[in-house]
Amino acid sequence: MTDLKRYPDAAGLVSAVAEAFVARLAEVQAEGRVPSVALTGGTIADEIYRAVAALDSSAVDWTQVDFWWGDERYVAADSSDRNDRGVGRDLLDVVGVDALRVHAMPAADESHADVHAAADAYGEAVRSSGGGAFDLVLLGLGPDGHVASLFPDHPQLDVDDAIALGVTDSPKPPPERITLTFAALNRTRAVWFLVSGDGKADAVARALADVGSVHDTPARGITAPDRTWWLDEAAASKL
Ligand SMILES: O=C(O)[C@H](O)[C@@H](O)[C@H](O)[C@H](O)COP(=O)(O)O
Repeated sequence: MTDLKRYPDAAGLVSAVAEAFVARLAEVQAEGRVPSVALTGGTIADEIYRAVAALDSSAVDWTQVDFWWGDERYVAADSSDRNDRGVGRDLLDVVGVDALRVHAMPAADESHADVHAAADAYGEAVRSSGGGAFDLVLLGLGPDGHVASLFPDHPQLDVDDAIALGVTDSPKPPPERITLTFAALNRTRAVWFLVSGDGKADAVARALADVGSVHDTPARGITAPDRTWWLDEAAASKL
């Protein structure tokens, strides 16, 4: 099922996603489970994290949520370039999560030999956590149609026997990244695309078209059955 939700502007999109995020976590906890979420970086995602922190989220036990990442920039742990930096500061530290449930991707100043070894270690962490099925995967979308750090015409698009992979030539800086694969991202109960602005309108239209290739528009490789596109009117303007 593909669900399209459209909002007049980015502010409307941000507050709707923030409320839905809190509701989804509370719903999974009400089923007696610990929700497992894969977070994304990106401008609109960071705004959403701040909006979640500003909400009354007392319906959620934040110590009982597992946080993973769909991708990360392979830079030093304290670099402001990291995807986990903003969400850590603006949401996780504010609501009081359990540090043992925050599964950040490795940083470049840790002990791994290189980005590929670091990606393997993260894949192993996902696997050993119980198989890596998420309740919710959040994804930004690049103007080129990338999701996570799965970029057009890159070899990672064709790998389905790994959970996480290293990227050494990302067209979006910084060049070194770790990304979950389509196989891992698609093992989720739900995926939410968070997309704002007219710079993304072409990519949204290509991702949702009846025809096209995953190599041109990697978002097409997200085939998890329950997909929601959260769009502002600018991002939806070419649909
Ligand atoms: O590491 C990253 O850069 C992100 O994880 C990337 O996949 C991002 O989500 C999109 O590029 C959208 O980013 P913006 O919302 O900032 O355009």
